[in-house]
Amino acid sequence: MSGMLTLPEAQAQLFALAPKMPGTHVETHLASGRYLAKDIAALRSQPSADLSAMDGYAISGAGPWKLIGESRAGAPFGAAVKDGQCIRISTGAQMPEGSDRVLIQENAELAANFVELAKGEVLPEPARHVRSAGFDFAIGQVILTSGTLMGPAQIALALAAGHHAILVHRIPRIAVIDSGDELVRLPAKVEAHQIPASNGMMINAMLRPLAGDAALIGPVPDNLDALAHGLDQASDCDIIITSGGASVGDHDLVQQALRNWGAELTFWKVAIKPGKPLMIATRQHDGRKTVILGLPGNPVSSFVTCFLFALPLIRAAMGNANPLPNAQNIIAAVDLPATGNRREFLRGISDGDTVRPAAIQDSSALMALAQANCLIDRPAGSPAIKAGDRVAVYNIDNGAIQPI
Ligand SMILES: Nc1nc2c(c(=O)[nH]1)N[C@H]1C(S)=C(S)[C@@H](COP(=O)(O)OP(=O)(O)OC[C@H]3O[C@@H](n4cnc5c(N)ncnc54)[C@H](O)[C@@H]3O)O[C@H]1N2
Ligand code: MOO
Repeated sequence: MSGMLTLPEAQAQLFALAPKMPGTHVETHLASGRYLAKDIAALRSQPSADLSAMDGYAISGAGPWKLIGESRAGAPFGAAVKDGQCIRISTGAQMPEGSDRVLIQENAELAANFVELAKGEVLPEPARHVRSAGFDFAIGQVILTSGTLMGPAQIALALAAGHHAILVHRIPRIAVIDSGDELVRLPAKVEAHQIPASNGMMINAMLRPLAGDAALIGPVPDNLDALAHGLDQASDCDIIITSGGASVGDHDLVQQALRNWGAELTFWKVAIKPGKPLMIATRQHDGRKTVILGLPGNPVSSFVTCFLFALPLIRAAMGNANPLPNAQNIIAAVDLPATGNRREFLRGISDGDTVRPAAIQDSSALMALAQANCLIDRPAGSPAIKAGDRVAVYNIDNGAIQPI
């Protein structure tokens, strides 16, 4: 494959460089999308006492039962219930001492301050409708392990376990640099020989739900001084993503600019289509390690390499142990041609059961990319396949942000 790494080889080399972000405390309710930097143990038990799971009566003995009080959620009865007695109890309220079961109100008759079983009902068995103390989690128990992605349920669990703040990995500082003489920042002010710089904003939109906004630098013209200046502006970043200038043309200067800047090239060129001229480099400077991803400038190549490299790198840096996106196998709606020596990621349109490739597969075609909702993964050297065969696809209709 003439100097090209395979995709798994290239991803493995990149992950070996992933700058693992240190832990930082955040308020638990703000931790959505962050990965835990250490295990969390419960500071309290849930429930902290035996609670009723239903509205009814906490009873003692065989009945009928004299109604002697009430336990509401947040306002326990505060005394013992003796044989032949009961109290009114609500869902989530503390069970009183002396009662181990709840008779739900639908199965009870209340008359003259006495409760009895409704016609045809039998005495509830012990522990019926009672949530015992600590059954969800007990004090000291590890409830969430390091590396867990915090979502709504995990936030609720950590709060319920008594944690106002939790330790998560810091978000990496990221800069995105557009490079190319033809690029213009303001889309309305474009001459015939120019194009709007759309890649940087696209990449930012892809990584934003993971890591917030990146610093957007450029567009930087195709000369080494301008590139050096652009890189200097990003020198406090953990990750720098460039787009454009990655290939072999006379004006493709990113690789040289990186060397001049003191970065060391890890690899250049991956056997994927689109995205072949991807380069990865690192720079150690002032005690800081920066990983640089040089994405190819064709917009679809930038998108695909951001999806396959930049987003997984960011997830890994933030503490995700499985940072790669997940594929699913679905049925090809049409025949697909054989592939060459590069693994192909076709822009696909899927209805969930079947998938067809977008009509235009050129790596500059933004219309086709915007119409696609998945990437069809066709391994290098695959024979042609028939409609009805299965293919692996990666969902991108959520902006390619989360592994699915
Ligand atoms: N002789 C060869 N030529 C090319 C090869 C090759 O192997 N031999 N590889 C091709 C492949 S594959 C790709 S992909 C491109 C990538 O080239 P670059 O990374 O150097 O990208 P540029 O030349 O700078 O730009 C390509 C294309 O994309 C547009 N572009 C660039 N940046 C942006 C941006 N920020 N926003 C929107 N559009 C952007 C640019 O105007 C060009 O049209 O090289 C092939 N050539
Ligand atoms: O690899 Mo390029 O990204 O085919 O267009």
